[in-house]
Amino acid sequence: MHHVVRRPFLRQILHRSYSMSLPYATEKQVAVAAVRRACHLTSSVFNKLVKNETLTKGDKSPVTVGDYAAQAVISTILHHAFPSDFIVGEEDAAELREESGAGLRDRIIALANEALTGELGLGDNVEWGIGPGQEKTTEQLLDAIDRGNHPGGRTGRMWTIDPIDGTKGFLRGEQYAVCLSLIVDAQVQLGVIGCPNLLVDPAEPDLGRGVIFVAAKGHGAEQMRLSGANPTPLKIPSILPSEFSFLESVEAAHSSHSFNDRVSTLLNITHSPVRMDSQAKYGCLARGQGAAYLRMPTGVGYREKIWDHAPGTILVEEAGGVVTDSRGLPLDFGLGRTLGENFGVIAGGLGVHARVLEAVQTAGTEQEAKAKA
Ligand SMILES: Nc1ncnc2c1ncn2[C@@H]1O[C@H](COP(=O)(O)OS(=O)(=O)O)[C@@H](OP(=O)(O)O)[C@H]1O
Ligand SMILES: [Mg+2]
Ligand SMILES: [Mg+2]
Ligand SMILES: [Mg+2]
Repeated sequence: MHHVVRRPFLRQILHRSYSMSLPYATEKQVAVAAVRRACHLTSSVFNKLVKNETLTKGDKSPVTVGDYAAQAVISTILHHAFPSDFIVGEEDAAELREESGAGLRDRIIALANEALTGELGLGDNVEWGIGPGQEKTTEQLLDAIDRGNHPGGRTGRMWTIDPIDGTKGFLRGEQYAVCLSLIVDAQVQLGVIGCPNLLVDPAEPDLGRGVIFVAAKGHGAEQMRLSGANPTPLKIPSILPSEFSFLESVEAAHSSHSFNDRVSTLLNITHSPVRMDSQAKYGCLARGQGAAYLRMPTGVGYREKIWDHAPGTILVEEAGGVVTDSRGLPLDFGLGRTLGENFGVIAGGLGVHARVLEAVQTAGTEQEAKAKA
């Protein structure tokens, strides 16, 4: 079940030159280059990962050297290319600046510099602070991580960075994503999601793993290989797939599995949900795998972070789908670092989304009635 449209070679070239006229053409090239380098970094960290090198953060999620180093790399590249842009990044370097963080810090600096100084690839430009000889100092890289401290808000240009989304999936060797978006005046203009462990085409496993999803406002969604090769446009089929299954979080603490069960029953869905970590879910949805992504709050008062949804939202919308909360309202990326009060997330193709939203509201009303009884 795949819906990746194949383009003949000539149209691939036309497509590429057409994309140069995008309003954010340079931003797109820089973002793809940054995500690609971060993906190589995280893959190599996983391959060398020694379990006792992981820290535990206040929110109990494991933070690895990969998170810090990948944010340092992406932030450094963005700062070179767009020095006045703000960054809303998940990580900060406070722990690394402490005496006890020295061992971890050295490892992170080495990894970040290795990623920054790698040979130039397709579309790369030395002016973005990358390529041989472009080492940074420890201070520069810690500052790069800390530049992700912007509070977000309604106006201005800001990037969101989630250096490793789906940290738990990453540690399990399953799905995770390197996620970057550009938000201008609270509207997502660009989204890039790198998925090093995702099959290029689920129907052709021999093609291997490693995909970058890219979407630009008004210019569609595409997937390409990690190298940047084979850009292929994505479109969510408008008809309901015969095998309707939900995409949902692996971690039951992140979204309510039981609520999704109830919604499935209301919609007569018989297939079990596909559980997958990270914004790879949005990517899969955009290429026609799975019918809808449903993420309802677990009732603990958690606020969703903008870096966990901005790239995925534009990807699904540009592939022809719809993303709203359970009230049917668009996600608001202008409220700060979070999406504000948690009304969940529903993403799906045009017709599917409306049906899921209706069932979600029915299940929500039932839940409230039960709570009152
Ligand atoms: N309580 C709660 N509720 C909702 N969401 C939460 C919660 N706690 C964490 N997070 C965020 O979930 C991000 C992981 O994405 P997923 O939930 O899609 O992946 S997973 O399947 O659960 O691993 C994860 O992103 P990363 O920290 O980048 O991995 C978190 O930002
Ligand atoms: Mg996290
Ligand atoms: Mg995340
Ligand atoms: Mg993360």
